[in-house]
Amino acid sequence: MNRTNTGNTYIRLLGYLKPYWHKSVIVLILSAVGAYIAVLPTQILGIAVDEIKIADTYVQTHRSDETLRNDKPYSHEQKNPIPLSKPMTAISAYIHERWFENHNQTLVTLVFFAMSFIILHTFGGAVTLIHGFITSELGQRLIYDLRNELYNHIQGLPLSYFENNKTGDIMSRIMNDVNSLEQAIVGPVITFITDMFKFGWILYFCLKLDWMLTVIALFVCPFISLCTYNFGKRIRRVFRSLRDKTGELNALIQDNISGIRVIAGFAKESDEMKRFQKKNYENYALYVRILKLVSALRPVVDLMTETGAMVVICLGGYKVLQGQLSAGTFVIFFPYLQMMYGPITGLTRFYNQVQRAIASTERVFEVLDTPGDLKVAPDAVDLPPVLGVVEFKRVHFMYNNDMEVLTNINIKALPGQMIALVGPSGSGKTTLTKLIPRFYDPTQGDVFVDGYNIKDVKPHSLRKQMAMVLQEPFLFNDTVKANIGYARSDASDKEIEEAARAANAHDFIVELPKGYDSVIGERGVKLSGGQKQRIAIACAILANPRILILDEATSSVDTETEQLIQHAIYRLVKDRTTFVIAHRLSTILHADLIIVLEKGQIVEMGLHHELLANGGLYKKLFEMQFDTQEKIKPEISGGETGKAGITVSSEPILDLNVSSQPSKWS
Ligand SMILES: Nc1ncnc2c1ncn2[C@@H]1O[C@H](COP(=O)(O)OP(=O)(O)OP(=O)(O)O)[C@@H](O)[C@H]1O
Repeated sequence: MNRTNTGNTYIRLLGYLKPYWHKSVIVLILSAVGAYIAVLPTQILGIAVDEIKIADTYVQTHRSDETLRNDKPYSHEQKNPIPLSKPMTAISAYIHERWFENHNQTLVTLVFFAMSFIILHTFGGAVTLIHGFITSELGQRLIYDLRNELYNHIQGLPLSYFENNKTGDIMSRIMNDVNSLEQAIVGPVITFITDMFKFGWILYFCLKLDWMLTVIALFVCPFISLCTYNFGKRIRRVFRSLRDKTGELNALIQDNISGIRVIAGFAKESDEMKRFQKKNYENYALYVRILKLVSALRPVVDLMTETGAMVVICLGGYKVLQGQLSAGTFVIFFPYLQMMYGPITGLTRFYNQVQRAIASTERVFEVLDTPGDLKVAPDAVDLPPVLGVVEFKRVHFMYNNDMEVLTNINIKALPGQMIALVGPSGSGKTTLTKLIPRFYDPTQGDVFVDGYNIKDVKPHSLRKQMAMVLQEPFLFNDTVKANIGYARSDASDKEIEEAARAANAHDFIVELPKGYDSVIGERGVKLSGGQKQRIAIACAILANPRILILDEATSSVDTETEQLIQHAIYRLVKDRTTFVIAHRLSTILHADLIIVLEKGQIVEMGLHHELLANGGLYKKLFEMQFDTQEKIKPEISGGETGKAGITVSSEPILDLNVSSQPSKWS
């Protein structure tokens, strides 16, 4: 985004008020009315001064109480009378004649003015109140809409976005930046509009009273604007850096809190504290810079407005002495000028707040302008219920146009088949499976499901027909029931329990403090690795997909748990087309097809015994696992199995573990 394009960013932001244009119009009308009411009391003050002055002069010349009581000693024949004086004096004269004829007219007039003062303030207060309610609601609405749009957009962003951006920073954009739009845009805009109305009314009245004095008083305005503009530019630049730094700080906090066990485990608390302090200091330093800029601006602007006021006092006073201006006009002219400078200095404040908000808005729009997930053809169709044929045709793939991670992949899986992906670490097994639900598109070639090119179908209809069980299942901080039922929100309790039974999870679930209603903590922290895996398997069983992607867990579990998981997996994969990323070759001996990958290329393909007979990479990997197993067995178990909580499987696996974990529920 072009960062200098403040206007466009601002107009785009104001576009969010479009659906609420009727409320916006009401706000505008109320602003105009409120501003008008706000400038009237000053005029009443001026008229009162003139009234007293005239009455005083009259008393000085006539010295007669009787005359004072009954005569009408007023003269309002000024060249430029105070605009409100005519209607006000007319009304007060009417009140005097009608109801208080025996009372002093000046006193009646003053009491009437005082009452008007209170009525105007009360009425103005009511307008401000309604105005405030509507604007607050509008502001919150803008936040609500923008945050919804942002979150919705983020959900559709490509995986690469989340791989290249920090979670804490993304969260900071959704929460802090969107929030600051309300604080720095909606409020200031409304204040600005009201100020502008006020400015307009006062300018109108002042020009009517004495145009020359008004023009002279306004000579400082261009200087104020210029000064404000220059400071604003600098403030905005620093604010943008501050927002970015706040995002980084958030990301650091998020990362450290998630990895708190690793930090504690490696005793890195003081190093992390130093890292945190450094980032925190950067935030602090930027904030101080902003405060300095804002503080420096204020006195400069004040000096200019005071200069204007000084000129008005001298020139206005001179005019009063010359009889060109009434004392009442001089009295209201001065506060009016102050009120006129108010919106101009308010403009400074407004400008600064807007600069701040623009920095946040840019960060929000940056996310909104990131192109969405996948290019979905306008004529994309819903994928009908599939049998489960998955075919890769001449597929090549690279992340970030960097280096090819998959080269010329050709595979065909028939319904119900189990395809095992084998190969050294980094050979491209996981990447290959990511292309089936279209998390990424191949850079060349195509993937087909039941003959449909997956680029031609709606991603949602494709993904609905598959499930993934990951190496480290991600569970939500919710109940066991909600986690199993995540794939199917319409699942009944009975179906959830059946799925849990099929996944060999039911027995441990009922032993939890609240059974299926137990909350399992963030990422399922209150469950053991084996338990989490079985919850994930239950979820996949409940989803009942035709196509399954299984990233076999590498984390160690005890023999008994492993048996439970294996049985659950057998039930899960039955009759489904399954791609299994195999880390333990023992588990895929009966796969329908074993694909051996090396540096992104298929180097071997076939059944277990065929590949062993080939004597290629598969055989090497198989023997390596078996050999390692044989070697480490006596080393850690002292020649015995199951000693001191360490169990070794009779299968040729690499994983060994401490058998039972302490309860995390206590
Ligand atoms: N999001 C990513 N962005 C850039 N490169 C990636 C990304 N994910 C994986 N890679 C690279 O792609 C290559 C293949 O990775 P992949 O995860 O598919 O391997 P794997 O065979 O599943 O490995 P493992 O058995 O260790 O899980 C690796 O070189 C890896 O560094």
